Amino acid sequence: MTKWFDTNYHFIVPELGPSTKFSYASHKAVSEYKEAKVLGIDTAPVLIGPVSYLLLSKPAKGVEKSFSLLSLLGSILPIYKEVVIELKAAGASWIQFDEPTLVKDLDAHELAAFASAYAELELALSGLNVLIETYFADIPAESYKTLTSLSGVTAYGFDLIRGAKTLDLIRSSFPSGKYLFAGVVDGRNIWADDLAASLSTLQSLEAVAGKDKLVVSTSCSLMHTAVDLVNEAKLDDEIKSWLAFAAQKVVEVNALAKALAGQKDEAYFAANVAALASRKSSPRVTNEEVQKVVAALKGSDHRRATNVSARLDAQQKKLNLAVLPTTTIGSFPQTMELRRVRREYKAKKISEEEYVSAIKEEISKVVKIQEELDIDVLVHGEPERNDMVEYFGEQLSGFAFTDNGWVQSYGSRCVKPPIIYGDVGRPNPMTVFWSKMAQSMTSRPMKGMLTGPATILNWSFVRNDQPRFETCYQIALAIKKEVEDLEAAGIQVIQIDEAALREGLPLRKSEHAFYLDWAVHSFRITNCGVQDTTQIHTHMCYSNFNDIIHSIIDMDADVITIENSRSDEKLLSVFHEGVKYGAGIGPGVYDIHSPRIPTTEEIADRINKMLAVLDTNILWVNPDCGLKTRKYTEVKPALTNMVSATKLIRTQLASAK
Ligand SMILES: Nc1nc2c(c(=O)[nH]1)N[C@@H](CNc1ccc(C(=O)N[C@@H](CCC(=O)N[C@@H](CCC(=O)N[C@@H](CCC(=O)O)C(=O)O)C(=O)O)C(=O)O)cc1)CN2
Ligand code: MET
Ligand SMILES: [Zn+2]
Repeated sequence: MTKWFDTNYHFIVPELGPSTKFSYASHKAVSEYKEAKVLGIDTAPVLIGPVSYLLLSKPAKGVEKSFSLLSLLGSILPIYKEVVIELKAAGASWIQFDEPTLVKDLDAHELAAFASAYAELELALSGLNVLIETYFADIPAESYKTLTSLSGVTAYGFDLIRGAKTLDLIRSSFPSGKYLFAGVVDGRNIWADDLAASLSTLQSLEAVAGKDKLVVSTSCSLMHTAVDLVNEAKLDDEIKSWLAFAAQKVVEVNALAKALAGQKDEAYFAANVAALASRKSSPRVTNEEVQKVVAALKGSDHRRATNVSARLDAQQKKLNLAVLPTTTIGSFPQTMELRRVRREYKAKKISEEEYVSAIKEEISKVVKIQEELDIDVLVHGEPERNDMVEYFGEQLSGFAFTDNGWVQSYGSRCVKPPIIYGDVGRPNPMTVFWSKMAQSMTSRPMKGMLTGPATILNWSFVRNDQPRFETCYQIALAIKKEVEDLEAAGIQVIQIDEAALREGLPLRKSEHAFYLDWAVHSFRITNCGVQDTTQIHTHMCYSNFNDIIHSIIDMDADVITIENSRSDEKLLSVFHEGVKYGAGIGPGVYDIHSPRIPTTEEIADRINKMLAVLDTNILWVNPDCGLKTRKYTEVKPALTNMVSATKLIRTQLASAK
């Protein structure tokens, strides 16, 4: 499972090899087309394009290094032909191929695959209108040239929100007689569109593509945004007037198309102008104090005064941890009972007192389990949190949150991203009460548990009226206050999760350095002020890190726990290559996304593999990620085996001395 580009949506990565045989297995695209048609709706079926499909796959385990995914093009295209022919027979007149990999940095060989793939499909596609859709970023000039010269294709779609430079490419040349799908309404966000601005963009594009060939569209699929504003009872009317969820975006698209056709709904456009003006001038958006502090950050670096190895020494004197310390990532299973308690408290069906006592009981249960398991650095289990981002959003100012703004993350797992509409402040401590309570229940170190600025940013709907880095710095300052309060409350180990740092990475390499600079800087801002003896942990999931390892080192955390077990220890290869890593590191020893319980032997084997490339004194033992989606019947035996494996290795290490 991996992230779909820079969204919070996940897909299962196909694993392919030279002997992979494709066959037409699922007729879902056709049956759904027919289902809609019976209801009187003629849809444009959407398929992932063949080249993106292959480029987003990976070579299966054990496949030779020389294997090229694109070598399978010839064997997958016949299946595409079958699907297309069946769709045509069912009555489809349009078909859409999503080829979002076209916004990445592709080489000539990859670009050539697009040309040959669509040439090969041309005959099957004849008689259909064929749209190739790209999204999420600017399309490079070379790729634009390839795309707009494809045979058999009648329409091209572009994300004009994230693709400002694409707009220039379109204006400088667009093939005549082709449709232009102009993605002017943001599909990745919840803000009402600036309709006047979009209309003027569209009018200028009419001159390029021709009046009858311009199609108004959203910038991408609407699956990454919330569904319908109508379901929001608690959001106040002022903020609501600034927003458009998927259902409202469709209305915007329609209104723009009508306006282009000379049927402008003046009242609707006027209401939009008023809403934008209210958003711009509302005092709720501005927090001058925060702006001042952020302005003062400019140009300065923020680093802890002492280097990491000296800090680790100071921390070890205080914490006195065993070699290969064991810990978990933060959350423990979110039971039905816990969800019920949170729900009833939110609905004011139970009192604050009852709520606090229920959560306290849960924390004490989690602490006891960890002590019995003999884990070294404990967590409180996060029972008070609906989600690691939403929980903080609910307590920070400048944030609004929805009742029903669910967005799919994977399978049936969903998130409700908070909405950042204004300058971010932290009016009150957010976690200190619970962390202090948890620490009071044990003599072992209890980790304070926070979500880092880049992750809060990347998993929220972010205001689009200032640069993202500005908002990130504001969040960093809020988290900094929390870190300092936790430290003052006697918490000695503080974990600041940056689960989504990697996935916020821009899709184009030329933009990586700038993003990493401000995202990593934001992280350092949160903890640069703590004492040497306070141990700062961070955690990341999805271990595609080898290319950003230097940025990870530059975060300067004392300990990082990082997903590792689902990628065949790919993470460790960077250390094989000799990257010097001096901070503590806990590459996950088992996959928490699966109900499978790892054995002691396999965990011990993993730890040994890690010891082959990492120093004994910096290695930590922990699962890949938080345990909230698992059951206690899975978590207890898995952690039992994790601790046994650690003890086994400790004995080996002691006798080897
Ligand atoms: N934001 C975010 N992104 C992330 C992750 C993450 O943890 N957070 N993890 C990675 C994997 N993605 C994940 C995304 C979601 C969940 C997850 O467990 N989501 C929960 C919902 C979380 C939540 O907000 N729960 C609330 C409220 C749930 C709710 O409203 N439930 C309804 C009905 C269902 C019920 O009763 O249980 C109700 O109460 O009326 C709570 O428990 O307090 C779920 O789908 O079940 C896990 C992993 C990557 N991206
Ligand atoms: C998606 S990263 C999760 C980190 C969080 N502390 C947890 O354990 O759930
Ligand atoms: Zn994680």
